[in-house]
Amino acid sequence: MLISALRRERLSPGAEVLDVGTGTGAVAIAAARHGAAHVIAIDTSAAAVLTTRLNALLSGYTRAVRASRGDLTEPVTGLRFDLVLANPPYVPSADIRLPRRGTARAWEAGIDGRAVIDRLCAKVPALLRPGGVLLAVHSALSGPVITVARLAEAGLDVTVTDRRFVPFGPVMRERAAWLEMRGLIERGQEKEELVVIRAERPY
Ligand SMILES: C[S@@+](CC[C@H](N)C(=O)[O-])C[C@H]1O[C@@H](n2cnc3c(N)ncnc32)[C@H](O)[C@@H]1O
Repeated sequence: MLISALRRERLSPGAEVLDVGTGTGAVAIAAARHGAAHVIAIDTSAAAVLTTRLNALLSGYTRAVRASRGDLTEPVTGLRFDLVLANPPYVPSADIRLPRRGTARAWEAGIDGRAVIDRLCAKVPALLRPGGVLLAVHSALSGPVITVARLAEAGLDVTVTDRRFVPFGPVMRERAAWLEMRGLIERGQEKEELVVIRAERPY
């Protein structure tokens, strides 16, 4: 979904792209294929950084894609980008603390599923050049309305560009039931939907 949204963006020659929470590097490599001059791919997991480097090598994009280990946008403080891509962890957790290691870092996102998304909303606006765009994907269960409001408050022009029905897997189904039991969401609000949010810094 994020890759389809990325392909709709017109990248100028020399475009600088950031992929936050790169995982396997698939989105970062797609950005390089789409014409980005440079893509910085960040992940908190050392295994993800190594995987991204390997995948960039196998795809022939070692020059364009640079993978770094770090917390969100911390390795690129002070830089500016034409496009920032993010598919952050967004699964509501039973535990307020985020896992510090292991694969669960890819999905666990605090009680309301917003622990990582909220930090991204606070950091990303300052990284966008005028005309620069953030494309972020997350579950409808994790408050896309709040994401839209936070990014708009930061002065960005925000739209929801895509909504797609994506059936819950076992973890998401269990967490939606947990939220409903505690009255944190209404019955029927547990939409099995992913949304893509596009936020542009005006010139
Ligand atoms: C849902 S996965 C997305 C992977 C990939 N971008 C994709 O779309 O397939 C989220 C990724 O964010 C990473 N991550 C989680 N917390 C992070 C943080 N604080 N800083 C950087 N990366 C983080 C995880 O290690 C994981 O690789």
